[in-house]
Amino acid sequence: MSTAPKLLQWVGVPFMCLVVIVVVRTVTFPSYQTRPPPCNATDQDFIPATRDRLDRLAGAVTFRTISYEPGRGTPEELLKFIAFIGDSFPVLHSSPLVTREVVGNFSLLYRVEGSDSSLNPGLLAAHLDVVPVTEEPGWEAEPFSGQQKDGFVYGRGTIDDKHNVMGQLEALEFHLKRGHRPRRTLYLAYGHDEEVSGYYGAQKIGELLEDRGVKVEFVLDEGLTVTKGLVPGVAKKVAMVGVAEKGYLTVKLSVRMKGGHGSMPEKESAIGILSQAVANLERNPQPNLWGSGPERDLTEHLATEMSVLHRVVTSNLWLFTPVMRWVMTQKAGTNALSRTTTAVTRFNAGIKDNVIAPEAVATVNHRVHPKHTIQEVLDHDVKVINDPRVKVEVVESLVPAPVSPSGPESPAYLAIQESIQQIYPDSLVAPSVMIGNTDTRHYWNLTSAIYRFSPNVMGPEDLARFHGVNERISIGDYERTMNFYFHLMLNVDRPLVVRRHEHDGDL
Ligand SMILES: CCCCCCCC/C=C\CCCCCCCC(=O)NCC(=O)O
Ligand SMILES: [Zn+2]
Ligand SMILES: [Zn+2]
Repeated sequence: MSTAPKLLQWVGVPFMCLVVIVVVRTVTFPSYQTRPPPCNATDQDFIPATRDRLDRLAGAVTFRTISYEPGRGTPEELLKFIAFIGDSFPVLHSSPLVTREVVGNFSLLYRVEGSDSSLNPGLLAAHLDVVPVTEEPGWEAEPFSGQQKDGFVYGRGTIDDKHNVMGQLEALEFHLKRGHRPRRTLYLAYGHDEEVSGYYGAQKIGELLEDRGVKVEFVLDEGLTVTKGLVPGVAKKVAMVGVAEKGYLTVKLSVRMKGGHGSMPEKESAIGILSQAVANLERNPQPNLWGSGPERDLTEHLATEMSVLHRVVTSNLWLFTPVMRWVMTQKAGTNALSRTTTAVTRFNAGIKDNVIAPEAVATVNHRVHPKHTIQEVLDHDVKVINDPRVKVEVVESLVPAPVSPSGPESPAYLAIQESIQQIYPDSLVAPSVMIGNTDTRHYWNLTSAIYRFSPNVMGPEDLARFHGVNERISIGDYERTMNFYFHLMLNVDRPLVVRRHEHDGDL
């Protein structure tokens, strides 16, 4: 036999073995998707998005409860919003089962007394504040109008996070109106400065509960959403429940040079040097860590639901992790799951057209991958900036959150999953990593079961609405938000024990 066919024979055998392994693994990969549980809800168990409920959400949006910096917000607007909440839900505010405390002057902590003290309380969180509106044009309705247009309610807070505040309160009001007395005590915790780290709101609530020795069964806060068209290879809707949360690192970059007259510049300026540093950071992203952390679970939970090619890849991550790493970094949403992200959020220098700026300052906001350390992120920054004239200082940091349990061993996760399936029977549910940050950082000591999920739908074109232009929620999504919380309140209102032992695999 000549050398060429022999070589082919030797290469061919291992290759064929590889193909067989890949095929076998693809067809035998376990399904993590479970059939939605039967829902016995009747017409009376449904909260319709009536005019008054929509007007209450729209009303909530009209309060300009903006957080600018830690300790610098909009106290008068917060007080008006709090009064509006009091007036909007008369049944819950007069119920003997409900107590309300104002914490840190503007945050709200409700306690709904359950009848069975053997059940640990649950905690639903959301926040009262919003981010400011930038100069960016393109709003189709005034950002604080709450205008209802073409089946949507527009405005700041409609998806971050007043829909969750109002949706939870509507659900509780509905329950209490029907004379429902919960068995499990429920806390509702609404911080007033989540958008600037929650130091004066949720942190104070967390400390207060800890001082009282409160331990909760679970925390559910805002988070990832039901997504459509965001997971490569999956046609169905995917509800992502954040079982982990990225860390946070804000870095200040500054350069000081000689200032002077605009007519006699030196070869380099503070602005030029800082621009180069920022460009280096953007050109050299932090390492791609996809697959090394809890984000891997999302893909594995969805593998059996993917189109053939994607299914082959995701069922064989032992071989195709490099392929996945490439795929995941092609879009901003999936890239955020794959690495520590780098966003240059501020850039300031100069005071006048003909004066050379002696100082240039930039802010870089990182969201830290669960398998990355703050120090590693900083080291990478310094290495790629590669210029000792650029001073690098840490402004604020938070390590990635501990990973909460998901799946059959976690009854609270299952109750959330079940509630999602009751509202979105056609959607898949999977654990994932929250790519933004939430008030849950202040509740780490209350429980190890912390989840981040918002029950509205996001498509690729919607992601830019978070903190961006044309923030809005569809009326259908707001209705589903209220009903998700209504079902969740029922689903957690019983002992939370492990109810399923294996994946059904038969969706
Ligand atoms: C495999 C597909 C991955 C796509 C991932 C995108 C999922 C999109 C769903 C929700 C995104 C939520 C991010 C918004 C964070 C909101 C919370 C917030 O603003 N906190 C303050 C902060 O982070 O600064
Ligand atoms: Zn938020
Ligand atoms: Zn936000």
